[in-house]
Amino acid sequence: MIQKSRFAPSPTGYLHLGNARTALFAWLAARHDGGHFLLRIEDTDRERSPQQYEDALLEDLRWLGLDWDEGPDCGGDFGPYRQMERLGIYGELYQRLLDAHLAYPCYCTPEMLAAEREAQRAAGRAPRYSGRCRELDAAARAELEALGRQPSLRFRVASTGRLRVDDLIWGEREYSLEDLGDFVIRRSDGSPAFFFANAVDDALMGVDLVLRGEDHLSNTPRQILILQALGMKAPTYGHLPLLLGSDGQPLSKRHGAASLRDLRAEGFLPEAVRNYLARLGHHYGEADGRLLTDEELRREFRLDAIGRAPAHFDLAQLEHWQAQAVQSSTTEQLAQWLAPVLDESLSPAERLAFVELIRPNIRFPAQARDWLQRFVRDPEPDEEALDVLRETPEAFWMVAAATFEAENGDWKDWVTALQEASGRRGRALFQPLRAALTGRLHGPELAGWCRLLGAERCRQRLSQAGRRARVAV
Ligand SMILES: Nc1ncnc2c1ncn2[C@@H]1O[C@H](COP(=O)(O)OP(=O)(O)OP(=O)(O)O)[C@@H](O)[C@H]1O
Repeated sequence: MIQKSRFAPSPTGYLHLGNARTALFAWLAARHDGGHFLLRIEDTDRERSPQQYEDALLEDLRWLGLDWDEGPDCGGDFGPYRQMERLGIYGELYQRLLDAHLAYPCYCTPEMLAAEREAQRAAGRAPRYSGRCRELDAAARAELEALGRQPSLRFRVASTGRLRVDDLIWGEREYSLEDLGDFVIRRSDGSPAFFFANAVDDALMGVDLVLRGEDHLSNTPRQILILQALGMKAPTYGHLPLLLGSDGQPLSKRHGAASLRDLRAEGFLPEAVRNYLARLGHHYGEADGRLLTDEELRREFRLDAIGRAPAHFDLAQLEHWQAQAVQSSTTEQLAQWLAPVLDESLSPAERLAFVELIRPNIRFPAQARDWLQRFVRDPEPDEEALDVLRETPEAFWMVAAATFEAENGDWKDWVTALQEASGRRGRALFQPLRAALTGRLHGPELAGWCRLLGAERCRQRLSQAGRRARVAV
């Protein structure tokens, strides 16, 4: 049973689908078991963490349908939930490690470290910290500080031994401690390093499941060593395969991956995005083929159904779920989603009827806008429709107008009468009508379109088609 899982993003850009998938899985895992979900902001990269990104992050997660029991906006028993507000907590822990000789100040400059790594690489060895500052005595430290060197703090890793790490997705892995080398837990500017703040915060906040991207897999042994040194309980870790873009590279904020808010601006529905993401590397078994409700996504989510293969972003799949989401929305939900593009000229009742009418023909608001324009104004026929209109003789339009009047614009009666009078049926009958009434050859159901359009506008469009035929002759 999962008690608490979390999402811990850095507010360094807008959330992309990779981040969102990781957040969603962590949320589904918690909610599947009725557990808590927390949101922690890892803002230790001060220069890249303006407030605007934190605000956007919360808004985007909410839009996706996630909620949290603890977080920077709602507080909680284990706060604060922004890491830069937790420096006092980290300070005490650093001191404990220093007192226990499990950490030491390191005065090496970035240039010295780079040269060290280069030499190791040239000698065919894996780069790791040489341990130069490991055994400095007080006098040596004072000398370096007198030179103005600001030390970082390094965690002391035993030079022999092995560490076994169990991962929910990757199984058990073993690491040689010697290969890890001593690593930085506080940067020379005083800010906490990711390894440290991330690990201790999970433990202090009572997180028992950490689901995160595979990019953090190699961080886990270091984080477990820190927790062991502090006598803290390590959570269960699971590293999700990364979501890759069309270039085969992992989506990343730094590389400007399409953001959740871009998709939202295009009109993607959160249900569609949720259904798409929830299936990236996770199987829902028999229910895989249909759009699942929020409740079903949670109920059917299984940690052991997460695969190891990297997932590739596939727009066609996302659009497939979008179409499904549009089909299963209620009329009111659709009307609300389309509100920004629906014209003021439609009454509230017409709006509902109109969205129902165009539902099978739209996946995005831009398509609804196009149908609305074809509805409220005389539609400009597209190429295909124009061809059909050019090929249809004026006589047909005269009969169409006459039968329309005779049958009082009643769709069924009109079509029957027109069939008889013109000798046309099927496509030969409906294509010109569709072209005249909508300006396209494919689209919403014509009977409903005509009913909503009203007799007067139908009449105008038929006579406009007749005029066009006359000019074409
Ligand atoms: N392409 C991806 N696919 C799946 N998960 C990802 C991907 N990129 C990042 N994540 C995960 O999203 C979570 C939040 O990560 P973070 O905020 O550091 O984002 P990021 O995209 O890696 O940002 P940056 O580009 O600034 O490093 C982490 O668990 C991380 O592993």
